[in-house]
Amino acid sequence: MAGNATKPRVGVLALQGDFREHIAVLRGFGAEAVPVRRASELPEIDGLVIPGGESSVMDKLSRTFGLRDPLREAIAGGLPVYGTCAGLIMLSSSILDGIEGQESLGALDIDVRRNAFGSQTDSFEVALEVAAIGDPPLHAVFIRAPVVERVGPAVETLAALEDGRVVAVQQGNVLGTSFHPEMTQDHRFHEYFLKRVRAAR
Ligand SMILES: NC(=O)CC[C@H](N)C(=O)O
Repeated sequence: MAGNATKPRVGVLALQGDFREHIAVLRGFGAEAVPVRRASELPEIDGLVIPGGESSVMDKLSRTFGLRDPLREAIAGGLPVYGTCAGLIMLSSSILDGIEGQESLGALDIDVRRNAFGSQTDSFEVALEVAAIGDPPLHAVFIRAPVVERVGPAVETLAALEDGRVVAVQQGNVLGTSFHPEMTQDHRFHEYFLKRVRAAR
């Protein structure tokens, strides 16, 4: 256990992207939320959020900062992780339409297509049914979002758009969403993640 008995300590990967918004949401639920930029900080956290941003830049920075392999090891060791948008791409096992040489962490057995809605549909919002979260439907904001094009046998689909495209998944303690709950007032996905963090401690 890294945090104290009542407050889980949750890191937010702070190499790039909207990590500040995630920190604010997690603090709102009473977690101790801290930015993570170094491998030495990983043993000190009970869970990790990988934010939205630009996955190719995040990937490069994670390698430059010597974080890529320690991140893979921490997740393989059971660290609960939640990735939103670029964070979902980071967690995937295979990236479609990645930039030359772009790598991922392989924590979710899924193939993800970057910028899957094309330049015509840069961003949109929908009310999304998520059984794991319950009623009412979740207000989901998509920004240059990826979709999950292959879901491995150990991966549970948590949400799909009306046309069937998968936008939220879970594999054990690893969660990923194509959309950005930290940009709305509906933070039930963070709450769901924090429950897993508390259960894993
Ligand atoms: N909002 C986002 O995180 C966008 C993700 C971005 N299109 C990427 O490829 O990483």
